[in-house]
Amino acid sequence: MIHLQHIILKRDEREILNGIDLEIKEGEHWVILGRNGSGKTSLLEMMTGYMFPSSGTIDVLGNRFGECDVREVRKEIGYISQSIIEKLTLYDPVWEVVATGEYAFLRFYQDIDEQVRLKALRLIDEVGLGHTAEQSLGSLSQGERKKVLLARALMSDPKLLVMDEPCAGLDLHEREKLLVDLGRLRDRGITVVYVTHHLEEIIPLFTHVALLHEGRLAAAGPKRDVLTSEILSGVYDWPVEVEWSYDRPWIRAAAVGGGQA
Ligand SMILES: Nc1ncnc2c1ncn2[C@@H]1O[C@H](COP(=O)(O)OP(=O)(O)OP(=O)(O)O)[C@@H](O)[C@H]1O
Repeated sequence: MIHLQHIILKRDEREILNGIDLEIKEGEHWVILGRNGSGKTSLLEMMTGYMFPSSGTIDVLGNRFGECDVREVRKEIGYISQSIIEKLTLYDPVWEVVATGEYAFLRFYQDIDEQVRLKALRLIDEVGLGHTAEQSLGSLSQGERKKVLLARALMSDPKLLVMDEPCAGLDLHEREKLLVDLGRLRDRGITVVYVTHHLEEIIPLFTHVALLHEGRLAAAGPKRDVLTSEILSGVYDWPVEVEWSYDRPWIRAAAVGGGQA
């Protein structure tokens, strides 16, 4: 599905990503973890064709970036990120925002096909927001807006769904509701790539984890091999303990420097 080989990304003489080799196969769902500035968003932007590496090759859904029409490949990729939310118009009705996902437009300037409208309404229903379809996007809570983005991303029946911190800013209830919706993606046969800072968001859906550290892959593989206390303590430069409960990892940071009660 995704194959990154020897990726180097330089900006202003600085190496943001340095020698990334990563293969994401069909049926796998990956989480990308790493400290602030480790290069997670840059990696996602390259997978979605919004950024090009200084060297290395990127193959996504059988297309090599640089040798194909990236806009065509993007039609098969759902991308959920803060930058997309910022580009959407807050006074448009929810159903219309979702419908734009069919064509990868940000807004409609023509009549919307009835079939497209009905599909948007069905997807809004599926994420539990049927009652908000006629409301403006701006009138929704942050959690509801994230669900609208999920419905919008599903409009084009993507093969790949790439998400950059979709649960950021959500309270526990809203987060868990969104994670339930994400868990259902398994039934749709969509490959998910998900960036987060929070281990507890690694729900059973996810099979693999890539751990970025200062632009390099510190570890990548099946989640239980990567998410160990030892590996995470090294990458976060802080003593932590990982425990598994409900088939999800939970992390405890040790008190350092007299912080213990
Ligand atoms: N266009 C650019 N020019 C210069 N530096 C950049 C550019 N884009 C990103 N960077 C730098 O690259 C590094 C990696 O950024 P990136 O946003 O990929 O990290 P991240 O792991 O997603 O961080 P966070 O967890 O804080 O969101 C950062 O230090 C950032 O300042």
